[in-house]
Amino acid sequence: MKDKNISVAVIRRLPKYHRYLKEMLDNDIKRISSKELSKMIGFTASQIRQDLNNFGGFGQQGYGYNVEDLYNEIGKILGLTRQYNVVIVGAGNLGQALANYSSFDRLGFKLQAMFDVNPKVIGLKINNVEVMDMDKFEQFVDENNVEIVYICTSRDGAQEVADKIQKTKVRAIWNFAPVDLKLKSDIIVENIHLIDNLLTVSYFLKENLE
Ligand SMILES: NC(=O)c1ccc[n+]([C@@H]2O[C@H](COP(=O)([O-])OP(=O)(O)OC[C@H]3O[C@@H](n4cnc5c(N)ncnc54)[C@H](O)[C@@H]3O)[C@@H](O)[C@H]2O)c1
Repeated sequence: MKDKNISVAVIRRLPKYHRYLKEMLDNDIKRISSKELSKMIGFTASQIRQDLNNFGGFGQQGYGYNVEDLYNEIGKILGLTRQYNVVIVGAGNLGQALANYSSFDRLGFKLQAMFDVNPKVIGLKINNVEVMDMDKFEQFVDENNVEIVYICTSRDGAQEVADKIQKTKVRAIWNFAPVDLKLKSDIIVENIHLIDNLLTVSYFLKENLE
C-alpha cells in the first residue's frame, strides 16, 4: 500500500470516512457513488476521489464504491487490523469516563489498566479495569506491551507522566491535559484540548450574536 507520503490533512479526513462507512454498513448500504458520499460527508466529490486515489482508488467507473471494501481498506490504512494495548493515567472524572466508553474497545483499543497517585482511587475497578498505583506504571506497561497511554491527569501531573512514559517502550500518547508535553521526537502525541475547541465555538457564536 502506498500510504507513505500522504498528507496529514488527508489522514485527518479518513476517520470521518470510516465513521460514515460504518453507518452505511449498519444500514445495509452496499455501494455508494462519490457524489452520494459527498452529500453525506460534506466533502466535494472531487475531494473524495482525490483522497481515495492516494491509496489506490477503490472505486470503479459507473459503479462507485463497494462500502464494505472501502470500510475495510480505510480501516487497514488507519491501522485498525490489529489490537492496541492501552492504559489510562489519571483515574478521575475524565479517565473514568473514557474507561467506561465502549467504542474504543470495539475498535481494538484494549484497556489493560488505569493508574493514579491518589490512594482514594487506587484499587477501584472501573468497567472491570483496576486502578493501580503509579509506582507500578513502568514495569506494567513494558511487561504488558502497552503501546498507547491516555493522559487524563491534572495539568500539573501530565509532564511527570510523560517523563515516565519516555523511560518505557510506549509508542504513543493521547493527551487530554491542557499542556504541551515536552517529548522525544519518536513518541507520537495527539492532544485533545477541549477548551481550545470550546473557545472556537465561542468565537463563532460571538460573531453570530454581534
Ligand atoms: N473532565 C472533563 O470534562 C475535562 C474536560 C476537558 C479537559 N479535561 C482535562 O483532563 C484532565 C483530567 O480532568 P478530570 O476532570 O478527570 O480531573 P480529576 O481531578 O477528576 O482527575 C485527575 C486525576 O489525575 C490524578 N493524577 C494527578 N497527577 C498524577 C500523576 N502525576 N500521576 C498519576 N495520576 C495523577 C489525580 O489523582 C486524579 O485522580 C485535566 O487535565 C483536565 O484539564 C477534563
